[in-house]
Amino acid sequence: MNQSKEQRILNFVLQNAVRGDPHSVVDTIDKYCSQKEWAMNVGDEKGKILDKTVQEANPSVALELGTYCGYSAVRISRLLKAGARLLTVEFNPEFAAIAKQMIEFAGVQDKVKLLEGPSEEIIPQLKKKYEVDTLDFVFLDHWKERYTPDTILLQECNLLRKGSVLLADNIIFPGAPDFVNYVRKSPHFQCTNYPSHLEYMQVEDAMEKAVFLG
Ligand SMILES: Nc1ncc2ncn(CCCCCNC(=O)c3cc(-c4ccc(F)cc4)cc(O)c3O)c2n1
Ligand SMILES: [Mg+2]
Repeated sequence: MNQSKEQRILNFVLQNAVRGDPHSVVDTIDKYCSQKEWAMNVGDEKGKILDKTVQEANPSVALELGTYCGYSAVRISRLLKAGARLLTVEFNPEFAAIAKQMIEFAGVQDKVKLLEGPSEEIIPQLKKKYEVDTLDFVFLDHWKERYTPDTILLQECNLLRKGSVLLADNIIFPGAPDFVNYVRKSPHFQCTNYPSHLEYMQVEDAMEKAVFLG
């Protein structure tokens, strides 16, 4: 059975990156996906915006929705302080299996917990099953139509506190217009837009930061 693109990306990392070095894993995925096969990783340009936002938030508990191959899970977790953790949610079992191997190769498995399932099922389990009090940082990179309902669900589940930082990918392409309207109109969020480009392409994209005001 011929390999999937995601398997080819993982194999390229296993053969070309440095085991235990998250930065080399991120760079190697970017090299493959810019030169050989495009893939929907957040990429290096938007990745730098992600890095700055994570460093500013300096989260103890972070959540990522949409793991894919684990690129942003490795990118985020390499910046986490000792004892901090990232919960990342992926519902596609093939992608989850690739991401698990990617995370282990990068050596960040002690900081990252990969949760398999749809966000709408996992989010309501975070407090009781995964011992989360509140989330300091949330990276939204899953179904674009789920950004708004999941932001509402996070509030309903009391998972946000004053100052919780949401960062959403693909605000322009593929686009999340209802999410942008929702957070910019809501008195409970302070929003900032970060213009950028679609990963590995010269297509316009952007990220939106929404800080929860309580
Ligand atoms: N509810 C739930 N819970 C958990 C989940 N885990 C996974 N999913 C499903 C998510 C499926 C992947 C989401 N990501 C994207 O669709 C995406 C697409 C592009 C893109 C595509 C084609 C183009 F021509 C140009 C750009 C670029 C991006 O950066 C993207 O992030 C879940 N859903
Ligand atoms: Mg994305």
